[in-house]
Amino acid sequence: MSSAPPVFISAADVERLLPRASLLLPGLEAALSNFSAGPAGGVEQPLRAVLRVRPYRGFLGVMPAYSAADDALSTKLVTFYEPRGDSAAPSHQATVLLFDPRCGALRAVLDGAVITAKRTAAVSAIATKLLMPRPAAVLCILGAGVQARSHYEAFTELFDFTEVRLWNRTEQRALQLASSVGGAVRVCGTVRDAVCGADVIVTVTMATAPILFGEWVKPGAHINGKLLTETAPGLLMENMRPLVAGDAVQSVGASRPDWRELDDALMKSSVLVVDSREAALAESGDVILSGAEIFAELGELLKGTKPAQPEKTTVFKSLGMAVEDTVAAKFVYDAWSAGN
Ligand SMILES: NC(=O)C1=CN([C@@H]2O[C@H](COP(=O)(O)OP(=O)(O)OC[C@H]3O[C@@H](n4cnc5c(N)ncnc54)[C@H](OP(=O)(O)O)[C@@H]3O)[C@@H](O)[C@H]2O)C=CC1
Ligand SMILES: O=C([O-])C1=[NH+]CCC1
Repeated sequence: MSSAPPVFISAADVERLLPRASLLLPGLEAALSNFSAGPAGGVEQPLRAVLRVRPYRGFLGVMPAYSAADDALSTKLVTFYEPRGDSAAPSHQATVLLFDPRCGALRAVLDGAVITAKRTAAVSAIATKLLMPRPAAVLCILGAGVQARSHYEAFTELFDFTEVRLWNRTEQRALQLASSVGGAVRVCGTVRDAVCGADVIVTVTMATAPILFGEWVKPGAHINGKLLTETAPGLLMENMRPLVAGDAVQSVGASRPDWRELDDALMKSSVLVVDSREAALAESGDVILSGAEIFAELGELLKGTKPAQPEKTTVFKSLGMAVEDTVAAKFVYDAWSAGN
């Protein structure tokens, strides 16, 4: 085994070697399944350590994982800071260290920002594929930052939505994102307008209190596009509040135990799928504070040990898993090695 020094793979090179999130789908689907298979799946991934940088309202996450199926060992270091008007730095910054699992030697240091953006969108797409209603016409994205862009790119590549809506706290940023993506996007002035009748809703904000409310869904009902078109308009107006939330909600933000994106009503009335039960019960304010029952891990749906139930209103609560970074870093490193 050589003791060659580690290579550095910059953000630009990661972008070049991993141009589309969809390239990660096979590797991520396998890793999610293996993770949810327990020890037999060969994924070693402790709950991430999150260190608080209290004076600056920031956090440092340490995310190690080993995947036997990929024979890949990595750790990501990710900082995420609550928005502050006086800082031009990105809210999330990350580096992935990739090791040779056979001897522990450091092989590569990779910029982690692009990896984080793309692997997160790819995992949301995997969940959406399983959980969205059929047909699904309207995609709604709440947020206009890095993850909003990567989710827009992945979802419009992978699905056939006829309409994309975007809402952001600062409307100007939503307009900027909409005008830069090259496809038709309708910027909405309120969350209510944006989610009304949407089939898939992606929440990608740094909100710490709920922005999406279950009161916008007919109480006790599983409402989806199919039901809407099959229901007489009069009945619809009579029986439900005027708004219909999407059937498949991808909640990507709110990764602290006291942060929220979704309210209790939505959490409790939906079929709740998470990436990791252990992480959701330790880190997700939406899960912990609502007391909502977790139905399944995404890996269990992929393995078929739990049914996906796309006919119901579903929430996929994504917190981000280290093994996703392992898969993505290995993909990028292998592509780099093949070309160098
Ligand atoms: N599950 C996972 O695997 C991962 C999850 N994440 C999470 O995804 C979320 C988005 O990350 P990213 O796109 O990188 O962040 P950005 O900083 O790029 O974007 C943040 C977005 O959140 C909005 N926002 C900030 N505060 C609030 C608030 N109080 N209410 C409503 N909207 C708000 C911002 O709006 P404005 O323009 O008005 O400031 C902006 O649209 C974060 O919560 C992050 O932690 C990130 C990586 C991985
Ligand atoms: O998985 C990840 O990288 C993160 N999840 C929340 C903040 C960063």
